[in-house]
Amino acid sequence: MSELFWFEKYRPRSFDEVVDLEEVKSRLREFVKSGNMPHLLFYGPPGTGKTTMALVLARELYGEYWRENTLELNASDERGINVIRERVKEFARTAPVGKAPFKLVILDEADNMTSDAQQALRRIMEIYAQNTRFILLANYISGIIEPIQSRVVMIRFNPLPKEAVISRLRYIAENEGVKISDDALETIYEFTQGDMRKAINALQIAAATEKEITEDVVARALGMVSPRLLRETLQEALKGNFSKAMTQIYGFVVDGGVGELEIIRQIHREVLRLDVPEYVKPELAYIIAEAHYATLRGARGLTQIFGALAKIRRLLKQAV
Ligand SMILES: Nc1ncnc2c1ncn2[C@@H]1O[C@H](COP(=O)(O)OP(=O)(O)OP(=O)(O)O)[C@@H](O)[C@H]1O
Repeated sequence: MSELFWFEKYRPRSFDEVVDLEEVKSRLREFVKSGNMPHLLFYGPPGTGKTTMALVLARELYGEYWRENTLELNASDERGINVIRERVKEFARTAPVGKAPFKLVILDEADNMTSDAQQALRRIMEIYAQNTRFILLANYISGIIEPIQSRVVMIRFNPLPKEAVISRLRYIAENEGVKISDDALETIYEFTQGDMRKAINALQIAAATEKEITEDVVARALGMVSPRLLRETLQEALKGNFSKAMTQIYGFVVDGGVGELEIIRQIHREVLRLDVPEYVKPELAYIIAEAHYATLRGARGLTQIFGALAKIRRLLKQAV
């Protein structure tokens, strides 16, 4: 069932399959080599390889017995810390199978636990430290209480770099018999910003509509304007061809079904890439932030976009 989703089908099963994360890999390889490790905390934004690395570590530690030796729990399970305690107790009762001297508990969303639950978790970690090691997964380190932070080795995960995401997407596309252009790959990266789960999902969604994926196919599948078209429109507006730019933007929203907030987000990205003096960039960002905020608060998005473009043009004319 889970294989329906490409991000599951292509979840790496060994260190070699994991792209980027060289430093993390080498630290974890050391643990495997020495046959021992501390409790770990993997933290960072979604889709950056935390769960994947925990599962790869389990496979590398235990080989074919990794399932028997690994307990996966979700901390946001509403049944709470008592269920976690019971399940860890039951799991830790039996000796590990295979060569590693401990079993592995992977606890997802640890930062969603209350402080009291985390205090209890800390005690559970201590009680069973003899034959278990915990890997806690979290998005925000600030959500983890200090007494836990000081008892684990913390490993930070960052949004994955463009080359890494694109090379993985290329590999998956090739395997699935899908043709994808370089522009389309760039667009997926722009849209997903280093979240590999989102990127693979975007590829799968685009591939469901066409077997040859271009930038336009991706943009349509993701509910965004093709970055190329948006750049052209922006240039028209900056040249003063306002009615043309407005008609195009109107078309993106009304015919293309792209949300106004998404268009503002894209304009933001493009505007900051313009070849303009550095000192005007904060002002540009401010103009767009205002339009974004007003739209969020219920003002008409199109009006906000047109107004922002007019202000940007005026500002740039003064600056040059
Ligand atoms: N470094 C990587 N190399 C190859 N694939 C990766 C990598 N990181 C993530 N992926 C892919 O992205 C998917 C999501 O990654 P993963 O589940 O590890 O994210 P996560 O950091 O645990 O996210 P969350 O915080 O949402 O739980 C994986 O199934 C895998 O296909």
